[in-house]
Amino acid sequence: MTTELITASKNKLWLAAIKPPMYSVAIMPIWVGTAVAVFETSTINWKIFSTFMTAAILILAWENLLNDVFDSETGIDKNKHHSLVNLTGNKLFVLAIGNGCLALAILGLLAICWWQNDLTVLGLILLCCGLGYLYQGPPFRLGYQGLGEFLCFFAFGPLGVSAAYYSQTQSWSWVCLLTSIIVAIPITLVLFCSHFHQVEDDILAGKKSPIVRLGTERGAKLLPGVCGSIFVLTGGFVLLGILPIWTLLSFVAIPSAIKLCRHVSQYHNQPNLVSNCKFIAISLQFWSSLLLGVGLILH
Ligand SMILES: C/C(=C\COP(=O)(O)OP(=O)(O)O)CCC[C@H](C)CCC[C@H](C)CCCC(C)C
Ligand SMILES: O=C(O)C1=CC(=O)c2ccccc2C1=O
Repeated sequence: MTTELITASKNKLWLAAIKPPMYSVAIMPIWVGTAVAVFETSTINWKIFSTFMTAAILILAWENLLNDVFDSETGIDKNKHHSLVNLTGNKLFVLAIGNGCLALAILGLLAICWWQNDLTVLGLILLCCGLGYLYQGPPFRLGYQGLGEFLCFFAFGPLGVSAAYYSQTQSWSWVCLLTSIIVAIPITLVLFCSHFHQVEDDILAGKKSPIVRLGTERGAKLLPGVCGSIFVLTGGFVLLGILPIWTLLSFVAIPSAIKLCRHVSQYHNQPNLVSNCKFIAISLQFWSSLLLGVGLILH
């Protein structure tokens, strides 16, 4: 291999390790929670919004860096060339960067609490971080029992979205809670889809992911119902007058949902071909939540 080719493939591995598209799952709960607040109050505190957004991105970086650290301990990532621990060969360094990200995020959240004179936002997000630890950290490793999707749903949905709403309003909202379900489903779908190509490594490492438990075929059959529920709930909430009609803009994500279902249905048992389904799910998550928020603001 030429030096250029080696450098190009190294760069690709680093990009895959850092996972830039994945940060959409941290951004959207804050975006939609804030958009519900704007919908209800017609105001926004930009300082809190930008600080919260930065903290959410740092927390996702922490979660993923820790994931590589903990997965290096169970051996599940031994074939994962884009694990940051495998790339750097230095687990403690990855752990230190991860904890640095968390510390910075906590500082940002503390600033929000200081501005609000109220510790609620920090409490809610620390709870989310706790769920993130339960997912992968010893002795729990609940993701290995197939429970990751439940943790993911609550962290990125009701807890994360409500925290963003609370950071703007210092109050609670049923509309926000209901909307958080529409945010949480596609994010949980991203996690669910990330298991399809990993069945072999997961079984070897004793990880009973939902796809290991269900099998790839049954897993693929669940997707149309789950994808459909995002749009049925949005449409239902509009019909009930809970959400403004503009939130139907999120239906622009329907083609991504169809593409995801078709792709997984066709390739569910071919790891090399199904592996990119996670990115189709991210596109579905990105467009549905982005436009849900836009619709709330345009109301
Ligand atoms: C790290 C996560 C998934 C990676 O799983 P896996 O080990 O299968 O991946 P690799 O194949 O890449 O090794 C996601 C886990 C999500 C977790 C259940 C919940 C995390 C909560 C966040 C820490 C809090 C986010 C709050 C938000 C509003 C910013
Ligand atoms: O690396 C991954 O596969 C994921 C990382 C991540 O942070 C995340 C967060 C929320 C839902 C899914 C995922 C992943 O799949």
